[in-house]
Amino acid sequence: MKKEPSISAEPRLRELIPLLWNKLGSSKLLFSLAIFLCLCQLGIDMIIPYVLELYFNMLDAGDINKVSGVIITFNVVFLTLTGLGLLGHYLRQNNMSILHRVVTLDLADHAQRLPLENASASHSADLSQRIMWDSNKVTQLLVTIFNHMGSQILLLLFACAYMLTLHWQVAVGAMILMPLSLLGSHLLRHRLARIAKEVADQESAVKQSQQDALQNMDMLRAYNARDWMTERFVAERRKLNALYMRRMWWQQLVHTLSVTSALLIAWGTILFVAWLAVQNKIQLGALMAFFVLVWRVYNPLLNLGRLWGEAQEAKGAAARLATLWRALKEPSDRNEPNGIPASVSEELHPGIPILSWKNILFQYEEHASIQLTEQAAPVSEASDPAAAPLLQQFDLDIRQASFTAIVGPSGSGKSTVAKLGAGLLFPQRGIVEICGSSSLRDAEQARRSVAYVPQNPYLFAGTIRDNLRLARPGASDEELVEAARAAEAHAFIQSLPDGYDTLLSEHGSSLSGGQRQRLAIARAMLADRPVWILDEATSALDTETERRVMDNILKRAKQRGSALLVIAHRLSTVQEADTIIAMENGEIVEQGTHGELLAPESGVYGSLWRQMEGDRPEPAITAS
Ligand SMILES: Nc1ncnc2c1ncn2[C@@H]1O[C@H](COP(=O)(O)OP(=O)(O)OP(=O)(O)O)[C@@H](O)[C@H]1O
Repeated sequence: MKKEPSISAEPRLRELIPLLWNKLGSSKLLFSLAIFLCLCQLGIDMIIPYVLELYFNMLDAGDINKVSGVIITFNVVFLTLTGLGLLGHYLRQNNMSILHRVVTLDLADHAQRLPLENASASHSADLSQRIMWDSNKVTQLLVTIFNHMGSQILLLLFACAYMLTLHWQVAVGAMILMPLSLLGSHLLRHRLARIAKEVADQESAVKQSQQDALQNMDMLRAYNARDWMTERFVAERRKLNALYMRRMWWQQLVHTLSVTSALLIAWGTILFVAWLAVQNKIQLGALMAFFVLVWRVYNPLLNLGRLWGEAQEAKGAAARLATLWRALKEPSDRNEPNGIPASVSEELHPGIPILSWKNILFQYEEHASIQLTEQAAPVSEASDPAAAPLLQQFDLDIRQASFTAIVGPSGSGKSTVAKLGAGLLFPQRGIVEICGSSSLRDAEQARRSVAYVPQNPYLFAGTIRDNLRLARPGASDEELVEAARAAEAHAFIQSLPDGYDTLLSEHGSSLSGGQRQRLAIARAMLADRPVWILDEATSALDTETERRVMDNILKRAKQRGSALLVIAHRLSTVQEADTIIAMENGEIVEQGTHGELLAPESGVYGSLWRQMEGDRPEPAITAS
């Protein structure tokens, strides 16, 4: 699996700024123009002391006639700059929205391409916090640096230059002392970034517990566990409040340091300039200009300290984004710059298996998550039996137009084999070939040949029609109905008030488990792919409906020459399979037809069958 581009785990500003700048794409020019126009406010701030100096010097010299001209010119310039500034703010905000959208889509796409094992080990609320909120904080960094800090630095420079023209000794003295006001935020920058990350992590933990409570209301009520959930939530929330307080104290410390040093510089300058005026060493106009300019120096110094602190805090959110950006993606040719897309062999040689697991070694990562993906150690054939991989040297071939079933006790690895075959999990060693295409080469490409139906299929909030079309957006209404009929779903869909346009709630919770499963099967029918993998896909159906659905699936698979792999709880469902595979502890222990496997007295399949039939109960072995 390929690693994403170079961004360090704790990104620095000099890394983040070019990264965000590049993501602006063709909007770079417009963003630069926006920042330039936002500087109009700076023009207004600088014109005021100049006009004051001019005005007072004219009054001092008794030049009353020229005063009205100066005032009119000032008003025209003021209004023009204000208008241009407004336009700049609009453009800047617009570009920031575009940048945020680009970054959000990029992160969402990355999250979609995470290996399933890692993605499902991370809480969805945490991923969504990174994608939506942390990205917002990070994209605002461009505005903080270029616009806010940029304008404050320019204001400071102009004010200093102006002061130099008025009295260079005073200006130089003030400039020497200025860095003092940034000292606090600079010295505390690492702590600010660390606290910001802790706050974002904890905000995510609070959201996770909130989401768990909202998504599992039935369980919480059924077990009167609302207090248990509330306690968990309150504990997380307390931690967050404590962090907010800690952040506030550090921010306050930075602010106090900036304010004190900036005030000392400002008042020191005022007092010194007043003394110069009393000594008649500067003119009245220069004195007035100085009084205004001192605040043009004070405010930027104060703001720069605060903004520098904010930029450090954005680094905390950036560290969380970097974790996602750096996480390994599923194998894909598109991840390789010069990758040649792996093609699905449309005309597979009849002798070649359509789906094969070759010498597979597979183990679930112990602490799979996006954080740990990079450090994950490769699985070895460990000598410690407790750490032994789930699948070792697993081999299986499935031929075109065949019906294969996998049975075995719970936890024997059936679903893992199915997910490997569907290109959803990836072996640490060996190859899974789907229609001649390796899932390790390009998972998405390999998956195009598989229609996979899990036991608990997900239905999206939306209409039934949309949920079915997800498998084939271009399918006609007739094809939709045909697939629904084959999945025994048409009748119940029609009985709903809006038929195929009925709106489903989140997770499809307004339907029964069996109805959800039939919609998932209809979806797979519509996808109509060369390989079908059904992982206990009919477990919630009554025996009669299950029989009819399986008959329809078999008929369709035969017509199209598709291979069918079925994992079933009820062995009667797979009785007619060409090959039945019995698994135990990640190994194939038996393989044959129903008749062949039933014969041995002590066989796994025979035991399961007899247990199901009620001939000879064997509590030691339970069918999944
Ligand atoms: N996402 C996962 N992370 C870690 N371990 C897992 C994960 N999924 C499954 N396992 C473990 O892998 C082993 C095999 O699980 P698998 O779901 O493949 O078994 P199964 O035969 O399909 O079981 P069942 O019939 O109960 O569905 C089990 O010990 C299970 O705990």
